[in-house]
Amino acid sequence: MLENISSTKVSGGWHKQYTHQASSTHCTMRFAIFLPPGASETNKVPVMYWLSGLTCTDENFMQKAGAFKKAAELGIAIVAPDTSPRGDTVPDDESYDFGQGAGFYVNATQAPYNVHYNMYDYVVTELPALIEAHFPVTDKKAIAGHSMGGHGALMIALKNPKQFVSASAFSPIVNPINCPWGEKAFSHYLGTDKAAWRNYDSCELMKQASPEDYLPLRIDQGEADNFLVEQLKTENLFLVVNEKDYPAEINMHAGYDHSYYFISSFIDEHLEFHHRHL
Ligand SMILES: CC(=O)Oc1ccc2c(C)cc(=O)oc2c1
Repeated sequence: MLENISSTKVSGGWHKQYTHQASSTHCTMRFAIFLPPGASETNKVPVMYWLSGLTCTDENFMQKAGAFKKAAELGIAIVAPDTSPRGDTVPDDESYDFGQGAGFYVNATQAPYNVHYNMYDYVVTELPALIEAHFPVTDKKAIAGHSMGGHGALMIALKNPKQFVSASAFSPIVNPINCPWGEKAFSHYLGTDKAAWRNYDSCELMKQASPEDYLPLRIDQGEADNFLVEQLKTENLFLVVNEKDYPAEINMHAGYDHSYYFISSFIDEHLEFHHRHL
């Protein structure tokens, strides 16, 4: 059962927030949706799913990205889920890069995380089914995200190339099995067997992709991003893209950092990229 908790008119459309009891994460989840002007049962619109990064909720992108005007113009709905299960019964951690706010979009296999931390199933299956049942949207979907959410968007698109028409990412963690954020989260959520980690790693998934499963990707990365070298490792994906001749555009930007100032500078281009495929 969906509970509407806010409705705000913006750019001629509507920004709304909802909570619902999720069966994949066994807790109350919150998401936000932007519906462009004119979206109705007789004029259904495609959806861009947005996955946010560490510490974020459904609110960061909606409040800071400045995406509504372009999404309204192009007739694209945007759905932004939370970044993890939440609540008093959900295991947490004091650090910013693990636990609540840091679900890494995987299905955890390790206790105590495996009850609630099933963000992969939530984003790939449960949320789209809910959105398509309750809102005036088509089943055409693109997926995008930032940092941990960029990892989520690329990884989910590479694993589900028929479900999404295109994927894009700002400052994504492209090779989580080889960076401190990913190693920490994956060892707790997935255990010590690194074979399980590879199933959620964009570089590894792209290496295994067949040309018939290729989908258009766009990545934007700031060169002044403090996390680029140690955590994001864009270069590792660039090597696989070239090796596989994968249709991925990787744009490096002098001077930009890891923040929403960067995202807001290029979000219109990402929406136009998805619009060409939706
Ligand atoms: C709103 C905002 O600034 O979000 C934000 C800040 C930092 C990070 C980092 C360091 C990693 C990440 O995955 O997401 C993220 C999001």
